[in-house]
Amino acid sequence: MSDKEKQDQHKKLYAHVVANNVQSWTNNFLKRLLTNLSSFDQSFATPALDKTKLLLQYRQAKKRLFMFDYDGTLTPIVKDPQSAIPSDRVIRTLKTLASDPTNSVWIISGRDQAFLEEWMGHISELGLSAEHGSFMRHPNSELWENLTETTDMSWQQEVITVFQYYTERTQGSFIERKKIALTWHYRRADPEYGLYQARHCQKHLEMTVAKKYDVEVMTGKANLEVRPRFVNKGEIAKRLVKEYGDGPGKAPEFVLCLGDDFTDEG
Ligand SMILES: O=P(O)(O)OC[C@H]1O[C@H](O[C@H]2O[C@H](CO)[C@@H](O)[C@H](O)[C@H]2O)[C@H](O)[C@@H](O)[C@@H]1O
Repeated sequence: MSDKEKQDQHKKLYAHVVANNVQSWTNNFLKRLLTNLSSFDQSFATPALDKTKLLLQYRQAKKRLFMFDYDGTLTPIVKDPQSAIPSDRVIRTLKTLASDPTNSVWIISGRDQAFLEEWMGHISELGLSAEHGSFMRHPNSELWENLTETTDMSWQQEVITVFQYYTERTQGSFIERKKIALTWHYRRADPEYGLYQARHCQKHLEMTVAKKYDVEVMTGKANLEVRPRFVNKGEIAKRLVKEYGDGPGKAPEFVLCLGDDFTDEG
């Protein structure tokens, strides 16, 4: 970084520090502390999966549907999104699972088509859904269905402008442009300042772009993502349950969904 860039960054950070007095910094700190403490309440924690029961039900079922999230579920969370690649063990397990004709295995991810194709595309029996439900590729097919084909995308430029504003003011943050969904990452920024900026950015988007267009601003793992509201992982899950079900209103005998994020709750 050049001296000029260092000076500019320092100016911005200094302006942020002096923008509040001691009382307001203390209040913010206490508020965050109390929020964190209350989030340790385990009363809503997801119960551990009963593996024996799972195996029994798996063996008894004649038709099974699996829906897996990618980041944080099939790969651990890492600093650089491009480095989140599946291990050999994960690939082997997915291959084995998907090669059983009684199983339908889908990866439903926020990732774009190119990334999913690169790391999962060679397992032809897998179904893929990219960009939070914007695209679908069925097992044994190379064709992607675009579920947003007729949607107005003018919101994207407005989101990019807002994301750029925060990127310039948040050292280490960057924008990931996908075909439909847009993501602002702050994992490489100072954690507290990144979160602080993300909250402001989210409010900014909700007060502007999200009022004008039917889009949703989602908070992910050290990121903010924007996509059309009508495409989401839940809608894909509903479609698949219907598609692989045993007739009208009847889900497959065995359905297993695995995810690690709010966006996976659909
Ligand atoms: O729906 P997912 O498959 O879970 O994808 C959600 C987003 O994941 C990626 O970002 C997250 O993972 C990165 C790699 O571990 C991490 O660096 C980043 O902080 C996380 O937010 C991905 O880059 C996004 O496009 C996905 O939407």
